[in-house]
Amino acid sequence: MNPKPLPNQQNSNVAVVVVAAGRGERAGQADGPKQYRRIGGKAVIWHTLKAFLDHPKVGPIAVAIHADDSELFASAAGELAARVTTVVGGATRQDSTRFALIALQQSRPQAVLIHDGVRPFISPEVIDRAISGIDASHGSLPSLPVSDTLKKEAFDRTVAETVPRAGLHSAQTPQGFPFDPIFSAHQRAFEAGRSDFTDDSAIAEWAGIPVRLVLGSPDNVKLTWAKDIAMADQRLSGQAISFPDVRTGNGYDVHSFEAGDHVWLCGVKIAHSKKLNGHSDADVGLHALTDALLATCGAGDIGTHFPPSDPQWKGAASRQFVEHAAAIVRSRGGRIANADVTLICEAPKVGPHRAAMTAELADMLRIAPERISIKATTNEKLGFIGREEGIAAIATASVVYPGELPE
Ligand SMILES: Nc1ccn([C@@H]2O[C@H](COP(=O)(O)OP(=O)(O)OP(=O)(O)O)[C@@H](O)[C@H]2O)c(=O)n1
Ligand SMILES: C[C@](O)(CO)[C@H](O)COP(=O)(O)O
Repeated sequence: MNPKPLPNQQNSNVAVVVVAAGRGERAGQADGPKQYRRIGGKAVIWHTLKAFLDHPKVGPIAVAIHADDSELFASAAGELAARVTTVVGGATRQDSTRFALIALQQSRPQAVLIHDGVRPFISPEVIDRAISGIDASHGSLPSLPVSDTLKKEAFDRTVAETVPRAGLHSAQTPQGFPFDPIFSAHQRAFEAGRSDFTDDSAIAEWAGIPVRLVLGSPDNVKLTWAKDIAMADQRLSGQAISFPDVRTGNGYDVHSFEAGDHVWLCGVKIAHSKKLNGHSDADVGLHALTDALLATCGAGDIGTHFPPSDPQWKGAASRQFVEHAAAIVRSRGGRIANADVTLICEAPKVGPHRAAMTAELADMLRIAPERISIKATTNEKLGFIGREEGIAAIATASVVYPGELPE
């Protein structure tokens, strides 16, 4: 009986398995499995299939897809769908590969390339190298020498040892094999109850099929995480990947109490049994925030701009310090992203004034109230704050400056 030809069978003895039946849990599934997400206007799997269908040495292609994904696949592969055979994949990558090999068996290919559907940047050169590494007794493995220093982890998350990286390679796909030996190795692994192989060269190793290392490519990344998909999209859309110049500054201030009947906190006058001692209105929250803003552009601190020795700041409203710092930030092209102030005091209670403080800060910084955070904590009666001798404040501000983060 003549073997039934597969739809895309050409005069090639090199068949291809594309495994695409995974769920992509690490990438997050809110937008569907990662192989169907769009990069550069087409689905990931479309790019992968196109690379193999365009390669002159490639013959029949079997794609393992999930049982639930027939429609997704048809829509993602578009016009390419008719040029490949689909099979229902299994619970593991290993099972999906085996099912696709079973489907290809009828074409009697001499060799097979086994590729992850989620490596869409596979190049003709790597496919060529994978094919050229295969012969009747050897498989081929596109790989890259490991370039990071490798550390083995101890039980307590410390470094147990540094692992010599000489001779270590990271494995890519397509991995190439003579068809019959790898098909039989997969069947034997299944019969032996082995389902723990993460790639096909590991099955070859287990079955005693030698595998040649051939050069992979740094571009041939596996889309594993959501950020891999975003970067793949940017790469294909011709957008430069930008790293915005976001800078964070912090500020700290403390003022002691003296006799009085109110305090100023974050621009709000609050009746209290004492007042804060200071050259200005002693608004400790605004002083900390002024320092945080200045810190985002290395513009010194509040004392640099408003020396306590200068009589013009006697009794001044601290609002103008914040507005001055915000103006410096803006003069350097900065856009304030958010400001966060924590007041540390036993009294007065901050909660009833939080909304008014938020509105004041939003007005001073000219940003939306949801970009302001006012928090308060006591000091658990400890230290000078606990003894109600003063109030401290910590502030953080984030500012986006023009241009990109320098290398
Ligand atoms: N049962 C499975 C599991 C994985 N794969 C495929 O194997 C390739 C590499 O696997 P991986 O990146 O681990 O994909 P997922 O299993 O989908 O990802 P995750 O582990 O994050 O769920 C992918 O193309 C994936 O679709 C498969 O065909 N069948
Ligand atoms: C086959 C593989 O791509 C080789 O690097 C990889 O092992 C498959 O992905 P997984 O993340 O290990 O499931």
